[in-house]
Amino acid sequence: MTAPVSVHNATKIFGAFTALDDVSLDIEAGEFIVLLGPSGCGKTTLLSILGGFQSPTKGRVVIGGKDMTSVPPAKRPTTTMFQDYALFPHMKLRDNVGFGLRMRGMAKAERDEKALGFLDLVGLKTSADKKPHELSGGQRQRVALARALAVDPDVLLLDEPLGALDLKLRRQMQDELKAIQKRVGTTFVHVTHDQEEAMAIADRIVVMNQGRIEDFGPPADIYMRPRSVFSAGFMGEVNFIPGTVKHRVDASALVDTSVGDIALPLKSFTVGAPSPGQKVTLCIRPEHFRRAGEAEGPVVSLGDATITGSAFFGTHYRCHLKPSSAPDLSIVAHMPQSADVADGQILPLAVNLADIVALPAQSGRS
Ligand SMILES: Nc1ncnc2c1ncn2[C@@H]1O[C@H](COP(=O)(O)OP(=O)(O)OP(=O)(O)O)[C@@H](O)[C@H]1O
Repeated sequence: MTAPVSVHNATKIFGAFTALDDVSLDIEAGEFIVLLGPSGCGKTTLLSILGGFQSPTKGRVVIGGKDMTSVPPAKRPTTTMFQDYALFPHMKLRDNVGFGLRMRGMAKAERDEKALGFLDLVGLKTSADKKPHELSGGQRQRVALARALAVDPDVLLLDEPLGALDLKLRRQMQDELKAIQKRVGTTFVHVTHDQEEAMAIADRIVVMNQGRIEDFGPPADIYMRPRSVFSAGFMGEVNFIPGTVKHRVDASALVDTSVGDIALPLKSFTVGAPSPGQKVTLCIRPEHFRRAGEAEGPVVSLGDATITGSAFFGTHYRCHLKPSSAPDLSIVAHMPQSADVADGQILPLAVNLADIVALPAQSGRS
């Protein structure tokens, strides 16, 4: 089963501290949603409010079209899978997975068949008679997932479920989690502070900061067209160039920056139309810089820049550069494996206009 989820103006206050600040969110049935943000931004508080473990101070939670704001966890169509997913050590896997069904009074033969089906889903059917201590960390995690899905929730809430796994296993489990979610079609809401994990698994990512939603959309949209300075900086490396809007001409706006005036199309401004005098922050990803002359399409020249350091990353060099016109600005740019990136080398830097995003300078809170 699966269900849509809506949060309407949820606020959570602990004493004098606002952990969630007027959060609204609409999740479609069957979506894989990731709540992403730094420690303390309110991800777990929001998940707990969805699961019924905490009540919002203000606001409402609607699941499957029904108001669940005051409904206790056991009566909600949700299951929560915590990072510490403690399996019962003395029980075989089939009994661990069938435990929730037993609690609901399902007869042994039926629950055993269902448990085996879910063990099959996570690739562990042949281990049904093993006990948790005979499994690897990743396998135990898969049993916990099978156990959570066996009770057939409409919405599965996952609180950093991969947090305890080492990096390699974590990446592997991300792929598996995504594949299993697509197979079962249950709405998943998954908490992480790992940006790569969010990009690997989410249909849509909710970027949170200081109790508020900064951005919400598919991974590529958030990466390519962030809606706040915080979101741009949290979703991978980015260069920020401060500027001031001089004036608008037809479908573009002229922005005064330390690397020269840049005429940006209005669609580069992801949050509303720019106005003269407005302070903006231009965001450019390191992989979007080019050597002038090598860029295609409408291009902005940023003048010469001197390489002050570089490191080889297999697919590219990651270089630090200082523009001649703005020695106080430090730029990180990726250059191809074939590039000459010796320290002191001068590069004529350029960037495609389409790869610049302009945001109101005050939109980010760090
Ligand atoms: N019961 C509580 N009493 C007081 N403050 C709380 C309580 N629960 C959470 N907080 C505070 O609310 C803020 C948000 O906490 P929350 O656990 O939602 O953050 P998070 O984004 O999940 O962080 P992490 O990634 O570290 O788990 C934190 O500053 C936390 O200290």
